[in-house]
Amino acid sequence: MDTNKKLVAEKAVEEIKDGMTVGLGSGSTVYWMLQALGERVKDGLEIVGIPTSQKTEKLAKELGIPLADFSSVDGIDLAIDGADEVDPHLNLLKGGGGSLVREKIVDILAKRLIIIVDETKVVDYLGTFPLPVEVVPFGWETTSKRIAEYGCLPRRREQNGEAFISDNGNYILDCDFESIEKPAELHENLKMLVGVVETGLFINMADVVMVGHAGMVDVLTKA
Ligand SMILES: O=C[C@H](O)[C@H](O)[C@H](O)COP(=O)(O)O
Repeated sequence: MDTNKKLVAEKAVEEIKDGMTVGLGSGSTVYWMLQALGERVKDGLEIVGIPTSQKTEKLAKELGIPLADFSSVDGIDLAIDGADEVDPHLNLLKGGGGSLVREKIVDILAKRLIIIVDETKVVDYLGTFPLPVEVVPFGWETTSKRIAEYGCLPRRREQNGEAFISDNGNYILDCDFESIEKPAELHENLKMLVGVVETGLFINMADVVMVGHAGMVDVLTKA
């Protein structure tokens, strides 16, 4: 399975050119993207990266990928990120690793967003993968009940028997909807709830989705 992740990651890195400011996504597919980008940087490619998580920041530094101070960049030329699910309209469900807020802040600024996935992530409807929603810890039980009114079963994410804490110091609620028929509407409704920081629904953001399968890469673009 990692063969397809590596393949698609390497294909996406071909899109990075000298002088670019590049949004660096998060996750196990992005891990391979960083490895390939690290090699190109060693060979002389001149770029700066904006990481979307502490994990990505750490790995990028280890690989010698120069990072920019986010507050000092004018814009992002290209972002490359993973996803947990992709629908036929290229809407995304993200946040399986808990990095959805920083990812959305960086990805939305990018002039071009390329998503890299293997074929297991391509679905007809989002929602089989529980939707991650980042919430403020204060009053999270109340926020969770209000989210549940939209037809899901939210569970607070745990790690090693404790609440998982995002890079922003918040909780993640994994919300089991089974199938999300109107992702844009659901995202807007959830965002209206006080206590909700962000949802893992990335609507109309991806320009290109590269899908690795059976040793090949399919390139899906917005219709
Ligand atoms: O929070 C994590 C991110 O949204 C990841 O990009 C997403 O979970 C996909 O990760 P992976 O490539 O490991 O499946």
